[in-house]
Amino acid sequence: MYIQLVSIHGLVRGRNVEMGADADTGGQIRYVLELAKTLAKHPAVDAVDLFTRRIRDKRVSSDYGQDIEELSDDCRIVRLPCGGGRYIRKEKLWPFLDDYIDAMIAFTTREGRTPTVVHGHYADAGYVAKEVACAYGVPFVFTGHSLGKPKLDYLEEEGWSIEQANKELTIEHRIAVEQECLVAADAVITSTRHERDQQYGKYHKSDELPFHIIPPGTDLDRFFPYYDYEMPTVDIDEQFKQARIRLQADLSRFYKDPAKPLILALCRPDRRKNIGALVQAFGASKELQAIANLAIFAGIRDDIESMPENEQRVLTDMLLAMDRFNLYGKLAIPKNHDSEYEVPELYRLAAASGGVFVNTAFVELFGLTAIESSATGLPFVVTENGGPQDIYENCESGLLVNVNDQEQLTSAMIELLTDRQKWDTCSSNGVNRVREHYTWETHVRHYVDAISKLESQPTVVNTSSTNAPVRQRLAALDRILITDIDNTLIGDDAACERLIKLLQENREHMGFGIASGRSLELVQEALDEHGIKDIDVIISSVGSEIYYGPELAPDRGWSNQLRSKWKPERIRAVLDELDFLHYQDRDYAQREFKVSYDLVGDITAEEAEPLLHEALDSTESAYSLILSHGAFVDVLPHRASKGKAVRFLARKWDIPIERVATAGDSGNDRDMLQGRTAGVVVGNHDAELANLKLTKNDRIYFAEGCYAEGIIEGLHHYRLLGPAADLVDESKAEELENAV
Ligand SMILES: O=c1ccn([C@@H]2O[C@H](COP(=O)(O)OP(=O)(O)O[C@H]3O[C@H](CO)[C@@H](O)[C@H](O)[C@H]3O)[C@@H](O)[C@H]2O)c(=O)[nH]1
Ligand SMILES: O=P(O)(O)OC[C@H]1O[C@](O)(CO)[C@@H](O)[C@@H]1O
Repeated sequence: MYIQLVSIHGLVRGRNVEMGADADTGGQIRYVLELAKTLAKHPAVDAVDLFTRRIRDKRVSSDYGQDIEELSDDCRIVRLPCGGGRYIRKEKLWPFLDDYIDAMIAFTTREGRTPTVVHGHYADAGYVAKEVACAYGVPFVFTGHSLGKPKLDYLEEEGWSIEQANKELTIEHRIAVEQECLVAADAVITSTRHERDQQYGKYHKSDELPFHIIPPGTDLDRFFPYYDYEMPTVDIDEQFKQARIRLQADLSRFYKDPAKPLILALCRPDRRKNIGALVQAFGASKELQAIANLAIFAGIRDDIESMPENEQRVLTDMLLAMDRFNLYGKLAIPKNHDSEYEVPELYRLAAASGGVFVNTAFVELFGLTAIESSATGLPFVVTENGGPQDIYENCESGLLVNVNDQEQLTSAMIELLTDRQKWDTCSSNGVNRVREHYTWETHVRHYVDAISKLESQPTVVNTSSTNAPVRQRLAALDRILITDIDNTLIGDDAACERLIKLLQENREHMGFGIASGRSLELVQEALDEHGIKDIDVIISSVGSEIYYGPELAPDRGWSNQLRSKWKPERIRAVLDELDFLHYQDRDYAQREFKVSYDLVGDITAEEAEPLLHEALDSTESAYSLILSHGAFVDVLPHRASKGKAVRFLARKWDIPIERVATAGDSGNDRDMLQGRTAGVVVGNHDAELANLKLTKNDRIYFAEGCYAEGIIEGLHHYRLLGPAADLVDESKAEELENAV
C-alpha cells in the first residue's frame, strides 16, 4: 500500500513539533504525524507520504520550506506550494486549494506511484484529498478533527452573526465542503462514538455513512509513567531529565509554595477550550487554592498584542482573571514550552506532586491530552461533552464533569486531590488502560484492516469532481500546443484536419489547448462547427478564463489570481465617457474579468492607446490593455493575458516552457508567442505581428504556411512531434534560436 495523508494547515515538521504555536497547530498535527510514522511501520504498507503546505516565511523556521522531509525510510513529509510562501491562517487558504490539488496530482504523476488511498484531515485537506483520490480512481478517506457546524453553533451562542462568521472564518463554505467530503468519502474515520453521533450527526445520520471508529493513540515512549523516575533500572533519556529540571525551576518562580500538588491545564489558546471556567473555579475556591497550585499552558506566545484576536482574547481574559482573583503566587501561565520533552514531563511533574489534569473545553472531539495525562499516571477532570466519554469508559482514569457547573468542577478536582485511594486507582488505571486501548499500533492495525477492504471497490462515482481524468492527463504531458482559433487554427479546413490527425497521433505525450479572445461559448461554437474535439484546455476571453477537458471545469486557482485589484465598474465608468469607444453588447463579450469595447470613428489603435491608458490609470485598478485587429479594446486584470495564462499552465502542470508551442496571428497572441515558448506565427498573420521587436530570449518561428498549415510547419520546426527522445533539449534550443 502507498498511503497519501493530507493535512494542509498549521506548522508541520517531524522534529520539535511546535504544538500550540497557534490555533492551527494542535492535536491534528500530532495525530497525522504519529499516524504517518506508525503506518509506515506496518508490514502491509510500502510507503506513506504526508502532504502539507510549503511555507517560506522569515517569521517561521526554514524547516517548513523544505520540499521533502524524510521521517523514516518509507515515510516523508511532502510540502507543496499553496498560496505563496507566507504563513497564513487556515481560513485564508481556501482560494488556493485548487492549485494545491493540481500540484499534488503533478507530484504524484511525476513520482509514478498511484496511491492506494488518499486520506484528508480537516475540511481543507478533505477537499484536496477528495479530488486527488478521484483523479486516480482510488478510495477517499476523511477525518474531520474539528467540524464547522458545531463551531458555528458555538459562535452563534457567543453572539456572532453568520455574516461575521463567514467574513472571518469562511464558515458556511467550510460546512458545505465538509458535507461534500462526507458524501464522497469511502471511509470516514472518527475517534469516538460520540463524535460520530453528536458531531458528524449534525451533517448526516450515522447509518448513511461509512464510519469507522478508530481512536488515536499516544506516543508511549514519551508519555511513560511518572514513577519510572523512582525505578533505578529504567533508562530515561537525558533530554526528559533536563526538561524536568528546567520546568521545575521555571514553575517554582511562580509559586509561593512550589511543593503543593499541581492542577495542570494544557491546550491551544482557543476560546472553545474554555480555560476561563477553570480559572474561575480555582479563583473562587479558597479550599482549592489552599491545597494546590494551578499551571496553565495555553500554547506558545511572544507578544500577546501581535497574536490573532481569538488567541489574544483567551490570554488577556486569563491574565485579567488572575489579577481579579489575586492568584499571584498560586497560578503559573508560562509563555513557552516545548512539546517533545517538556509536555510529557509536565504531566509527570503534576502526577508526582499528586496533582490532576483538567480540560474544561465546551466540547472536545476526542481529547488527546486526556490520554496523554492518563498514560503518565496523572488522573484527569475533563469535560463530559464529547470524546472524553469514551476515554473515561475505557480507562476509568479520572472524572467527567459538566463544565458549566462550577461546583461540580471544583468538587471533582478536590476529590482527586484529597482522596489518595481514588487518585491511586485512577492513576494506575490510566497507565495500564491507555496501553490497552490507545496505542498507535492498535490504531494502525484497525486502519489497515478498514482500508484494505476499500482497496478493491473505490466508490469514485460518489465524488463531485468531474474533471479528474483530464487533470491526470495534463499532469502526465510533456508538451502541448496552445493555439489561437480564428485565422490560425481555422481558416483552411483541409490543413486543420491534417493538424488534428497529427495531434491525435501524438496524443500520448502532447496536449492540445486553445487560447482565444472569444468567450467560452463562442470558442465551443467554433470548435463544434469544425468538428474539433479532444481539447485538454481552453484559455478564453483573452486569457482571463481557463477551462479543462470535455466538462469545461474552470481553473478556480486562475480566477483567484485575477481577482486582486480588479475594479471593472470603475473601468466601465471612465471608458464609457470616451467617444471613440463603443461598449460591446454582443453575446458573451463582457465577462467577470474582461471589459470590452469596439473602436469607432476614424481613430487608429495607435492613437487610441495613450488616451486609453490615461483614462484607465485614473481608475486605480491594476489592468492590462489589449488592442487587437485594429478594432477591439479589451481591458483585463493586470495578471490576465493569453501569455500569462499559458505560463501559468506550464508551471502548474510542470511542462517545460520550451515545449509549449503557441500559435497565433494577431496582437492579442503577442505575449504567448514571445519569450521561451515555441512561438509560431502563421503565414497569414496581421501586420501588427510583422514588426515585433524580438529580444534575445524570444523564440518565434514565422511560418510560411498559412493557418493550420503554419502550425504544422512550426511543430516540425521545433521538433515537437514524434517520440519524447526527439524533443529539443536546452542546447538545441539555443541553436534553433539562432536559426530563427
Ligand atoms: O500548548 C500546547 C497545547 C497543546 N499541546 C499538545 O497539542 C495536542 C492537543 O490535542 P487535543 O487536546 O486533542 O486538542 P486539539 O488541539 O483541539 O485537537 C483537535 O484534534 C484532536 C485530534 O483529532 C482531537 O483530539 C481534539 O478533540 C480536537 O479538538 C496534545 O498533544 C497536547 O499535548 C501542546 O503541546 N502545547
Ligand atoms: O477552530 P477550528 O477551525 O474548528 O479548528 C480547530 C483546530 O484544531 C485542530 O485540531 C488543531 O490541530 C485542527 O483541526 C484545527 O486547526
